Amino acid sequence: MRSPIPEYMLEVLDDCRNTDGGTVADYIPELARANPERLAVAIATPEGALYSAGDDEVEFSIQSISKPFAYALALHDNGLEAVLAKIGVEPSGDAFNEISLEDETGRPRNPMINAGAIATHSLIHGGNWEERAERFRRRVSILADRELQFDEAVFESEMETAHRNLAIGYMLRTVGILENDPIDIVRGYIRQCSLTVTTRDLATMAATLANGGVQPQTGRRVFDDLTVRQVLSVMMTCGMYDAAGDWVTTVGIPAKSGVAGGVIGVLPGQVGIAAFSPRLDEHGNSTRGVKVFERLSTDMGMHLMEVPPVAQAVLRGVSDRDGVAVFRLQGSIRFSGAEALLRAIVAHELNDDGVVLDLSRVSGVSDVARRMILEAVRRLVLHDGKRVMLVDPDAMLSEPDAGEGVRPDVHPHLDDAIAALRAQ
Ligand SMILES: NC(=O)CC[C@H](N)C(=O)O
Repeated sequence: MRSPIPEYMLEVLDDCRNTDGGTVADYIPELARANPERLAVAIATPEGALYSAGDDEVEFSIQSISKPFAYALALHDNGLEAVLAKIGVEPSGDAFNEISLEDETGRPRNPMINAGAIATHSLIHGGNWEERAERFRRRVSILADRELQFDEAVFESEMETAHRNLAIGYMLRTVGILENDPIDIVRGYIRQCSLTVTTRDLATMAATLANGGVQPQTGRRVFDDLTVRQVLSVMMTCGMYDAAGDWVTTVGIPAKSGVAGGVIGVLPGQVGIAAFSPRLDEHGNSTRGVKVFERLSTDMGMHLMEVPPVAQAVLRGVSDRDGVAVFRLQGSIRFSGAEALLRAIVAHELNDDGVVLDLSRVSGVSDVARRMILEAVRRLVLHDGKRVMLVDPDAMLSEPDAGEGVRPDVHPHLDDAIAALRAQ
């Protein structure tokens, strides 16, 4: 069978090609030369699959899409507290190149606007602009699983017209957010923005964020969970600048755009998506890129605020097997799933003195769910005098210790657990 996904993606591109409006960025002379008709989309999964269509191998500069990755690297290099001391996390509602700082703290409002991104760049470890940019290039190349290069022409070109970013740099130096030469830091930031990527690279990088910081194809951990959570949070609230509210309501996933026409989106746990089309709207976001995302979000039900009820799906069934109450669970158990289990146990007439919790179809148990399940075991044993066994072939509740000496036996199969209970 041929996968229908590539055809679907071509269809999405064809639909979005008619969206007119917008112009290529021209404040960086080299970007003004881009072909405005280029259009591409790519989708990458945490399992390592990658689908793409259109001009998916055309290279362009990453521009502001570098910001979330530079922020991740700054967090990695300095820790959250040190980064928060210099850069806020409040959406500004301002344009990306606004010359502004928070009133009370004097920090740039967030790492997605230029002021915050220039401060972020200064926090990447390295002795000068070249070393910081190189450290960034190497790290992002691991995410893309390919050696990425800087576009020298784009870099030189932006440096020639960098007056506004230099103004931002000097402002940050005046208030002490930058501690070193602002020209050196702005130069490094602009070099970071000139890194060359394809739409496929961007989807792969986005998939690493969707996968909690582990590169899907190589299995290599690049950023830790909390770093990724922080990055995705600021992408969600600030990634699309002054269009952030519009984006969150219509598309509903963390995203970041760049003035060369790229856009990435991350649906945590599910996919990384990238689109590319150089024409920009008044916010500096790709006009057709935004359309592609709107279409994908609707078709694929990607909006993060649209989540199917998870609790019912976790409890597969409750039954009585020859005097043993069996609670069968499945899927990924988090708070609501564990709560559904507790409620089922409470409601069940536990006449039998044997209870089995069957986790053989469970794929994951969050911390809070683990604590809730073990507390149920403890109460069943100590308060209600029941004998409890677990069926947990994949050790989802590895080394279950319910406290006060209660350690339920674990069996690989339901039949074994029932037989063991009856033998007692
Ligand atoms: N929105 C963007 O992509 C802006 C990046 C660009 N290098 C700038 O600083 O102006």
